[in-house]
Formats: sequence, C-alpha cells, structure tokens
Amino acid sequence: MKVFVTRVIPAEGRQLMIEAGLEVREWKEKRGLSQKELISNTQDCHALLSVGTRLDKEFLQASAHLKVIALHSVGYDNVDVKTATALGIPIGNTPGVLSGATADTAFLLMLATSRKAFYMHKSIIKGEWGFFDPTADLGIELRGKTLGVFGLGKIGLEMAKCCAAAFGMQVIYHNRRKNEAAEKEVSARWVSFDELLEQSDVLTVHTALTSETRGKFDWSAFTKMKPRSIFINTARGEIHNEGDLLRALEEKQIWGAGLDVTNPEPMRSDHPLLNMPNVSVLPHIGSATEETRAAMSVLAAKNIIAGLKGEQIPFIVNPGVYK
Ligand SMILES: NC(=O)C1=CN([C@@H]2O[C@H](COP(=O)(O)OP(=O)(O)OC[C@H]3O[C@@H](n4cnc5c(N)ncnc54)[C@H](O)[C@@H]3O)[C@@H](O)[C@H]2O)C=CC1
Ligand SMILES: O=C(O)C(=O)CO
Repeated sequence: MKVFVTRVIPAEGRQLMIEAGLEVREWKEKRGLSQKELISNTQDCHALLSVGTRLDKEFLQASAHLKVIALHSVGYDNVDVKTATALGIPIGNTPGVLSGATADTAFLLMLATSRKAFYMHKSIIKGEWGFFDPTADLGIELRGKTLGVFGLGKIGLEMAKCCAAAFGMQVIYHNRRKNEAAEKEVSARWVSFDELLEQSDVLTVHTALTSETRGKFDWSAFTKMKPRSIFINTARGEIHNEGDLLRALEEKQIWGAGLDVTNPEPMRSDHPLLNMPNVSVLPHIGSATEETRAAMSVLAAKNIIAGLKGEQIPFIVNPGVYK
C-alpha cells in the first residue's frame, strides 16, 4: 500500500512505515504543494501523512478513497474534520510528545521579551553597543509574578510548571471547564476570562484555534490587560488580532509580546512588530527539536499503519468516524 507524505519527515517515522511494508512517497520540493498537486499525488495512494497542509472540503471529496489521514501536528484547525468524518476518513494527530518543546518555546519567548533579548542582539549586529547606561534598555523581572494561562491543557500545563519552578510564578488560568488535575500540579486557580486579562503579568495562550478562540485577543481584550504585562502566543496566530496587538503595544496598553505564531504565516519581513524592542517573534518553531520531531513522525506513522490495517488509529481526532 502507498502513503503520500506532504514533506520530508524524520527518518524514524519513515522507517517505521517502510518496515510495515508500505511504499512511502514524500514531496521533496522546497515549496508547498498546490491543491491540484496534492489531489493528483494522492490519487493512487491509500493514506496521506500531512505536514501542515490545508485539507479542505474540495480536497477531501476528491480523495474520499483514503483509508486514513495522519497529521504531523497536534493542531488540526487546517483540516475540515466534519467532511472527513462524513466521508468515513479517520484523522490522526500527535498529542503529548510535543508539549515539552512547545512550552519551552513559550518560556523562551517570555524570558526573551522580558529582557528585550532579540532586539538587543540585533543592536550589536547594527554596531549600536555603546557605553554602559544604567537607565537604558531595562527589562521586567518575572520572579513572583502571576502567569495567566489561556487553555491549561497539555502544553499550558508544561509552561505553568516551568514558570512555577523557575520563577515561583503564581498560576491562574481560564478554560471552559476546570482542569482539576492540572490545578493540583501547579496550584493553579481558575478565573474568568476578564479576570485572566486583568490579573496576569504574563498571559500565555495555549488553546486550539476554534470558532470560540478565533480573534479572542482583540483590542477590547488588550485594553483590559495590565500596562506592564507581556502577551505570549505559541498556539495559533488567528487567536490574536495582529493589528490590535500592534496598536496595544504602540499605545502602551501592554508592555511586550512574544509570538511563535502569526497571522498570516510567514510574517512579512518588514512587519512593524519585528522592530519593537519589547517584541520577540519566532517562525513557528514550537515543536522543532530533533527529539520531538522524531517522536511526532513515529506517532504519525503509527496512525498510518493502524489505519491501513483497518484498526482504530491510536491518536484519533474524529472518533465519531468509528460509530
Ligand atoms: N507553535 C507550535 O509549534 C505548536 C502549537 N500548538 C498549538 O497548541 C494548541 C494546544 O495544544 P495542546 O496543549 O496539546 O492541546 P490540549 O487540548 O491539551 O489543550 C488545550 C486546552 O485549551 C482548552 N480550551 C479549548 N477551548 C477553549 C476555550 N474556548 N476557552 C478556554 N480554554 C479552551 C482545553 O480545555 C484544553 O485544556 C494546539 O491546538 C496547537 O494549535 C501545538 C504544538 C506546537
Ligand atoms: O503540532 C502543531 O499543532 C504545530 O503547530 C506544530 O508542531
């Protein structure tokens, strides 16, 4: 049986599929696939392993013969899951294995932003390292401050643990429902969304992108935050409104921001956020460690192998497909 893979993936996952007797065809070009290329490459395949490729209704309807689709990500906001379920196609993702690496990225952005690290690094390259000025380029300390987590799930909990252990930060969070197990692990306290905005010194976003979370951090939200607070988003760029974020920073409604995700991606290289001292931006590298990407490829391969054997896939996004 044949699997089409929309990017070259780590050897660990590829090898697992080859050992299971599958023919693996990877898209090796340094550019994304067009919709036409995606459809034509998938036509003679039994499964698709998708690395960040948008899978919309048109694609799914043209590829209804697929026995399984495995995503090389935990997020599945770029897939029309409803259509896949209606067509009987199981969708798999890669939960858990990337929580540590993604939380590390949120932590890195928090610390870098609080000390203007990216901006100061660029100032050396520009030849601006002058005399020692005790009043210039001052950051904000994190010790004993309040971390607000929007979405205390797997990644949010890892971030909360890091912040509590490293800086003794108190953790508050907002989920639709309380996460009592996580509350115990980091002594976290549930608050309303408005209380999260009002009380957080650092507010870090870790929800999936859904119709409820899209655009959640807009002008109205930023104006409720503390003037010396830092906003971190490693979840999805569409959860904040980038224009409103820029304005909130320019008008000093908030102090700083750290983003691993932007809207759109890639961010344009002359975006004004990239020149602000209190802003740190990374190009969506949350899960980008050797260990994590290898583990993600293995989970995706396991989903493909199980799906092609006609078994229930181990990491399923749409369990309703089996009912
Ligand atoms: N930057 C990157 O490279 C990466 C980004 N991500 C993003 O992080 C997201 C979270 O991943 P996990 O922690 O594994 O997911 P998870 O499902 O374990 O946690 C998400 C949490 O958000 C909460 N939540 C959902 N809707 C909410 C709402 N409307 N209001 C408040 N809370 C809500 C859920 O109850 C859950 O506790 C992914 O969906 C993905 O978009 C994930 C991995 C890497
Ligand atoms: O897993 C995800 O959802 C990502 O964004 C990349 O790892």
